[in-house]
Amino acid sequence: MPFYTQEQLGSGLRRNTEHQMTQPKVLISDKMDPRAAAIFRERGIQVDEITGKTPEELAAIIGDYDGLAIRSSTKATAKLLDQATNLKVIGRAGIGVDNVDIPAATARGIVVMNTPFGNSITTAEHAIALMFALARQLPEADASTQAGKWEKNRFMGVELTAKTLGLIGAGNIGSIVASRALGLKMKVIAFDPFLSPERALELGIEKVELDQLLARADFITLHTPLTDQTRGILSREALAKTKKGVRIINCARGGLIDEAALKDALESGQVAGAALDVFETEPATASPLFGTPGFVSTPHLGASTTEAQVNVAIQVAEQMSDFLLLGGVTNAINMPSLSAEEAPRLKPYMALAEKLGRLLGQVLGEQVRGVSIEVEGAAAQLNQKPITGAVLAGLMGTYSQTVNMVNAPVLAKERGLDVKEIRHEREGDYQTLVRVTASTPGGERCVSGTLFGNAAPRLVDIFGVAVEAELGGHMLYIVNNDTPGFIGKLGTALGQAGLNIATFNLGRRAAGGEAVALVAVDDPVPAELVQQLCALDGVREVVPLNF
Ligand SMILES: NC(=O)c1ccc[n+]([C@@H]2O[C@H](COP(=O)([O-])OP(=O)(O)OC[C@H]3O[C@@H](n4cnc5c(N)ncnc54)[C@H](O)[C@@H]3O)[C@@H](O)[C@H]2O)c1
Ligand SMILES: O=C(O)[C@H](O)COP(=O)(O)O
Repeated sequence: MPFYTQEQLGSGLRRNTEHQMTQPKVLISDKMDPRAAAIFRERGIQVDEITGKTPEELAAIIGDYDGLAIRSSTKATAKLLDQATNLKVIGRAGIGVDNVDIPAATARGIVVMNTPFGNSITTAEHAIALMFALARQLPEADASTQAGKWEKNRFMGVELTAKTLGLIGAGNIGSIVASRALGLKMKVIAFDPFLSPERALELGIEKVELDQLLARADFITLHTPLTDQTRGILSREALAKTKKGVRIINCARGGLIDEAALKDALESGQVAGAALDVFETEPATASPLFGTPGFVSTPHLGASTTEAQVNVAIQVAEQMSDFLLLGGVTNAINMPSLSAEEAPRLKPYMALAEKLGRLLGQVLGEQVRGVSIEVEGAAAQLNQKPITGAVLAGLMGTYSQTVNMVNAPVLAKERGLDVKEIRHEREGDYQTLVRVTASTPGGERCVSGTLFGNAAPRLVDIFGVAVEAELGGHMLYIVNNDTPGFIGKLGTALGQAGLNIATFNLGRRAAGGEAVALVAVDDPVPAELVQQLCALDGVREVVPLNF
């Protein structure tokens, strides 16, 4: 059974639960090593490989699939995702996810995962290869020689040894480039606001500001994602600040360099050479840079080695299968990780958490301004994020059809819901407990639940009244004065309405005080019956519940 059932998620990843239970279906829409499809099949997932489709053609078929495996060609836009009514996961066999509209995917409850390390060595090697290509004008020399020109005096190169390499971005790929460059006896400086001095020391590189890097580097190589902060980081102004005769390599993302300004800088000699693997518009079939002296290009080949493609294909297929079959979440961009080993242990907790959230949502409705989620005892040994996600999905699932574990934290933030997570390592009255406290204008209201036999969720406290109830199906939450004969009257009213009682759980604050009944019934409770029950003597509150 899949981990993210409708019941657990409150309605988000729900749309074709029937179908998912039988055999999930994945579409591979970009060229990928055949091992990806083989893994999906081995794991019992139906897979179609349909590449080279237009956005319209893709939109026409995407509704059939639970998973979409892509590289950088497929554009997972909001428009495409609107048609992806069954989609639960997008797997990027590679690093960059700028071809996926992450907020749109998150809003639709779709997990987006990538494979952050599978192609980093390969891409770093490509950057080094392009650095050599620029230093020795290899592409031009090759073309000239093969044209029979033998222009030995035309191609004077430069050595890399002792030159300064400026890294813009020193994450996974940048650090690998640094280690290779240090091996070539270059001096490596890096601009990366998130690089700690300790990490810089460990890498053997010098952390500098961007202007220092521009002024000092003989070679500049870019290794950042494309973000609002990095877009145009090598702008016309930045290029003007570079050391004259600098050589620039971009194996990261198009858009980091102002391409028109780069062409001018190449022509003026400010930049002696530039090698781009990535372009602002791809496929780049007609760049103004083409033909500019000192310009070298490759068609987004950074990750294109056999080794890297095998790595990312295997990894993405395993990750997506783990998610679709077991609920394991690895390398997700829009959701906390949850290993396939952890997933089964968390499953009953998430069911409990979702039900506690749903209970609060149904009883308190729009009064809830914030929630505090506490885990105690055995529950505190687990990854709390999925438990929090499940509470929020349950809570907001009472008024939203589209909320699920993936988008619940974002939706909660958008709605200004204050969410707190608290962990108590020590056991209290129960060996394991999840307590959810809602803050409302009228004060704090708290419900708690535990697991019987480590698997069966049970409510053990509702608003300070001890009960022991299984939450599920159709139920009634009734608050009444604790008076003799009330239960008989309640049973009679339900019986007269033709509603069969499945379970009956009682609790009270004090003898003769406020009493609580949680009654599970076999069918939905009609609104008229709720009115009728409200009119019974001593009744303070009646809320029909659905789980
Ligand atoms: N050409 C290709 O085929 C190819 C292959 C793989 C990856 N990539 C691209 O390479 C890039 C780097 O990948 P990675 O795996 O090293 O990513 P990463 O997340 O490990 O590293 C990115 C680094 O950029 C830094 N950074 C973020 N904002 C910055 C800013 N404003 N200024 C300077 N540094 C900043 C981060 O701190 C981080 O250290 C990504 O854009 C990825 O998509 C391209
Ligand atoms: O971000 C990446 O992993 C690279 O840009 C590789 O893209 P590709 O899978 O389309 O070659």
